[in-house]
Amino acid sequence: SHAWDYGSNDGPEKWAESFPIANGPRQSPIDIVPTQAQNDPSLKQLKLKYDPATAKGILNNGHSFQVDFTDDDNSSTLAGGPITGIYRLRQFHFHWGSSDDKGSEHTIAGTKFPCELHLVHWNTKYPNFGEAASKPDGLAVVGVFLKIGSANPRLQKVLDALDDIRSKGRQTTFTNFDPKTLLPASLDFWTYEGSLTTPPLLESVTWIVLKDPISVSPAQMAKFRSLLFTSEGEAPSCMVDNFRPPQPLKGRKVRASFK
Ligand SMILES: CN[C@@H]1CN(c2cccc(OC)c2)S(=O)(=O)c2sc(S(N)(=O)=O)cc21
Ligand SMILES: [Zn+2]
Repeated sequence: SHAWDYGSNDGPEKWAESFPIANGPRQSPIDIVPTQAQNDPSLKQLKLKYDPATAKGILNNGHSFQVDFTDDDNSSTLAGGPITGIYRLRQFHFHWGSSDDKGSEHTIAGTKFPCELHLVHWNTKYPNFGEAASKPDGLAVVGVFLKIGSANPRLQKVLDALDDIRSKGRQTTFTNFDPKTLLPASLDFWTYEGSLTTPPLLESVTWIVLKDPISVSPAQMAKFRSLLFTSEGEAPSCMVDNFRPPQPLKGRKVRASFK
């Protein structure tokens, strides 16, 4: 099977062996260079409508942890911004480092953040997530940087659930949570056409990366790093550095929603 990880043997430098699209024309993440982004006044405002009741569970999938949402109706959706139509929220997850000087997938003019949040949405013009994930306009992921500062109370409910999903395959119920509370005050964003940042690396993602970060404290970062890549009974391996490095732009334009 296509086992992959972030280690030295099956890590990002090796993914192309099982997933040749790793060297494709629209891979993610990328380094965003603000001075080279083009302001596009035609970009609409982002419209995020999330119903806390759609939060379902929280799972350690062995690469990150994700909070899953019921996506059988349009209760939690994304519209506007660079996308046309309505995309449904499927899950959110994070990428982080072993220390505060790295961890994000996107970088801003080479600057790495300690953590990055991804909210994954799929285009309702397709019948389901799996179908959408293979289409060039199938997915839209909102990326939010986390910056070291004061403790972020909005993160606490998620972090408190991590004790129950320490090892790979563990999951627990996670309800009544509004992911909108994890967003910064400003919804200014950069956008470009890219891919999943993990295998299968499908080139189906419209990326919407928010300019402003939210805060996270060092103690809260330690909670992320308390998770394990490994299942119970295996030699424990700390879940850290689960980020793919920036990929070649290959002529793509990054647009900005702001001046
Ligand atoms: C492990 N990969 C994550 C889970 N997913 C997944 C699982 C199975 C199949 C599949 O493609 C058909 C995708 S996902 O689509 O929810 C995403 S999006 C994403 S990121 N970092 O680009 O935002 C990582 C993952
Ligand atoms: Zn991600």
